[in-house]
Amino acid sequence: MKLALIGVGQAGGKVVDALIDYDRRTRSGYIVDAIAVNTARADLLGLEYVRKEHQVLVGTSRVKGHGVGADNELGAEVTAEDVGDILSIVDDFPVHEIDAFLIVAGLGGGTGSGGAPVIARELKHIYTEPVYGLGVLPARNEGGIYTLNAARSLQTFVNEVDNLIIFDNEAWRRTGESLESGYSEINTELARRLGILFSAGETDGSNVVAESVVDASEIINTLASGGISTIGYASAELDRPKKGLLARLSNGSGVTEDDGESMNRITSLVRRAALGRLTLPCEIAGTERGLVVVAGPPDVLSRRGIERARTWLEEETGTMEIRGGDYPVESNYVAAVTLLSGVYDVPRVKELQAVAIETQRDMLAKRQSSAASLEELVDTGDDRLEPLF
Ligand SMILES: Nc1nc2c(ncn2[C@@H]2O[C@H](COP(=O)(O)OP(=O)(O)OP(=O)(O)O)[C@@H](O)[C@H]2O)c(=O)[nH]1
Repeated sequence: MKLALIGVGQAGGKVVDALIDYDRRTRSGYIVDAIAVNTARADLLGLEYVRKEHQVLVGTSRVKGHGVGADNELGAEVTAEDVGDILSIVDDFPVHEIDAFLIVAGLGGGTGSGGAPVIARELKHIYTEPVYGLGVLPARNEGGIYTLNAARSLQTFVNEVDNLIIFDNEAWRRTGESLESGYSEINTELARRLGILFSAGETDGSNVVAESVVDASEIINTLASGGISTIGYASAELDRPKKGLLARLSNGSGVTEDDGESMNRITSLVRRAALGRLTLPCEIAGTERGLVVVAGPPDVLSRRGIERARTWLEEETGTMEIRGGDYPVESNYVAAVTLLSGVYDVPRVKELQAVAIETQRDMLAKRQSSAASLEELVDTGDDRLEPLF
């Protein structure tokens, strides 16, 4: 599936950079082109793979290239004022090659959290291709304003896009380590999951063809549930020589692996992917649609294994809408990616909302401490925070 990427804010730009890096290293070829948008000049300077001509500094007349300092209303305003600069770059993209847009942003800051929904709205207005979001949630220790921004942006962003894939920094933060030092590892993990998912079905010119192809329409149909999505991943190394004809034809002993072994490996990988660490932890029983992609050397991609894993996921999630396919690649690993779309039993989202409401209450109380009681303030206060689901 071919995507055009738009990274908004610092996290958005860095994640897009990591996605392009993965796409190039693995020659996946699912990214058609990319744009990075920011209010801070310094953040754009740090990007390696997004072309300079596709780096857009918005809001210069208001914030002079210094960022919006976690003010996401300002982030939304300045992006809306300069959105023409972004759209004119998209206008030059080969849109006939693009299956969908993916807008990437950290939802806790100001630029990405405010700007991403604005760009999504404009793209949906102009183009018929689906517009997806990839939103990064802040870790718990990032503070109240980040949580408040994320809760508000989540609600706005999810309404503007066709589906919002979520990555929760909290679930991926290593205890005792600062979040910043882990970003590169986190972004690589994200790039691997999205890379396998979106490049399945894209041919690299080799003559290896998938038995059951995961084409763009399978992914689009899965994401058509709307709402929010989460992605699981698991891999296993194969016990065989790394290169050469023998590696492709056999398990290293000169004997082709039997289907039972491949089948068991695949079912166990799909279980680990769906029940292990998801980009957004959730109860998988609350899922509307799903997709399983199994990547690896063609001789171990057991069709029966994928079918059995798909049936297992249908039982676990309680939905009959689970699609599945294989992705043949030259590798010494077999990997499973599970996309769970339209998940609705997500404790982190509920928690985020509760903390945001509390933060908002504190802010109102501080601002209007001489006014009536706190109860009255909350009753008459900001009404943008309604329950998400
Ligand atoms: N996963 C991941 N998260 C990041 C990365 N960089 C920042 N974040 C997170 O993204 C959130 C928003 O931060 P930024 O993207 O820096 O904010 P911004 O959109 O540029 O907005 P302002 O700096 O306020 O103008 C925070 O919760 C960070 O933890 C990154 O490289 N990877």
